[in-house]
Amino acid sequence: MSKPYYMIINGEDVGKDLPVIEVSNPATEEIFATVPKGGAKEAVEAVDAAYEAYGKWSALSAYERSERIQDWYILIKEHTEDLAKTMTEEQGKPLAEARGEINYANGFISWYAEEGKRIYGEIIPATQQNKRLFVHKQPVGVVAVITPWNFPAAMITRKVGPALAAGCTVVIKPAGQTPLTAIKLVQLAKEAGIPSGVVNVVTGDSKAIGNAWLEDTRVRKLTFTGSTEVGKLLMKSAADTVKKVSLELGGHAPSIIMEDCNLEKAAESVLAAKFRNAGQTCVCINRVYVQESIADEFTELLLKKAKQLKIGNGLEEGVTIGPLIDDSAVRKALEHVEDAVSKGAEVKLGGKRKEGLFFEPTILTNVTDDMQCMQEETFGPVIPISTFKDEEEAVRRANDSIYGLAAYVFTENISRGIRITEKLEYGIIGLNDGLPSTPQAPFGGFKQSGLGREGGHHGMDEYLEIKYISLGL
Ligand SMILES: NC(=O)C1=CN([C@@H]2O[C@H](COP(=O)(O)OP(=O)(O)OC[C@H]3O[C@@H](n4cnc5c(N)ncnc54)[C@H](O)[C@@H]3O)[C@@H](O)[C@H]2O)C=CC1
Ligand SMILES: O=C(O)[C@H](O)CS(=O)(=O)O
Repeated sequence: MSKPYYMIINGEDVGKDLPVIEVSNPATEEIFATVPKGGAKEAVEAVDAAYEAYGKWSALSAYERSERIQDWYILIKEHTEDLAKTMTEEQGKPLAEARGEINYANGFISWYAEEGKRIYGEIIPATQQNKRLFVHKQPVGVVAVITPWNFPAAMITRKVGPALAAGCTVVIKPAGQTPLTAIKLVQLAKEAGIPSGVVNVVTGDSKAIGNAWLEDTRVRKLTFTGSTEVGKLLMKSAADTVKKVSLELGGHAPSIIMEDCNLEKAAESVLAAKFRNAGQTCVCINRVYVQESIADEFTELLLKKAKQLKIGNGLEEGVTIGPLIDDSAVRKALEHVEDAVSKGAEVKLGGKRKEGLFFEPTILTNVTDDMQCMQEETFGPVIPISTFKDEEEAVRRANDSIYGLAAYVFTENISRGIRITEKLEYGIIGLNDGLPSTPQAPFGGFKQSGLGREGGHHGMDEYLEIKYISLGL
């Protein structure tokens, strides 16, 4: 029996009379919930609500907004178990990872509840004695939020946290595969006393909803996380009304393993960075470059650790690798493995589709740069390992990508580590660290991995306009 969920617009459950979209559990492929198939009409109603709520919400002091946002933080914390279970059911990640994501997501809420109090202006010395020059930062207005399925909570709070703290109001369109976590988060915002219309969530036809928001001049900002392909489409549409945009797009992270690394730490970090969310993260390692002299030793150590991974339904205790999100994701991972093998790669572990949407944790060696997995984002549990001679070759090959989101370097020589990180064309770098993402630091990419930053004080600027006031005395 599928449980019905509804959109939340202006504090009300909306969509009971609409056709539904089914939500399935990727571990069992069973349909367990439905959401309304909303479209342009509901998208505009959400903007109506957000636009109407903007005046009062932006007029509150940062301290008054912070109290409401902190109440939201407390409710999310209290509901961690329910939110995590829902996330595992709709997205597939193991329960322990889902709990971790809820805590990570809530970290943006608490961090920005405080950061809103530090939106400082400036007084600039004037050239004339009879003038005073002021710089004032104000909220950008109504923000459209469009998010992917791989982090159903964090990708929302990483945007909505700073937006609300700045005084903006939001309309959210979560991914069709994972709408329930978003609906539950917005329900908790309502229970936290965040006024009706400040946070709205619409489910349904992505294109119709996105187009309605992009055409609406009342929407002053689009923040999007997802594929580079869709990001480019939305960026082009946003140009028609000159909306501010923040884009967190695809990645293709290289990892450089130098011979002077701490081998145990490097192998453990590569494993964590690759197999988190079954490799379905934009910052996961997509290419491993290991120095020739330690390649065999590193590969053996990685194999030993990877064999400990337990694949299964994320609700089961001890499972560390859940299913992929859908059949096309499994087919893409298989295609990358088959292409690599056809070009000379060796399968040291896994390499095959299991029942349903499960794919074996896979390690490939003897990999060359002409293979698909070394060019395209796999977005699955596949580690291709290629060897290099020296630092210059490793950096050159690591930078040879249209993407520039995350990169990883492992060396115990700090001068070498700093030298390499400064040459890498990536927005996020883990130096002896496989899990750099955190609410207090700026997250974002170079090149076709996106525009803007999320997290840290940089993430607040994305939701502010700068106003210059010249006062004649
Ligand atoms: N840089 C980053 O932080 C992240 C990047 N990604 C990238 O996103 C991809 C996986 O996530 P997906 O959800 O499959 O990406 P996607 O780009 O297909 O969808 C992302 C969101 O955009 C919506 N959407 C799709 N087409 C649209 C349109 N024409 N108009 C309006 N909305 C539209 C979807 O419904 C979903 O809510 C991978 O390429 C991954 O690398 C995913 C998460 C984080
Ligand atoms: O969508 C993603 O892949 C996330 O941005 C990765 S992280 O922020 O959880 O590291």
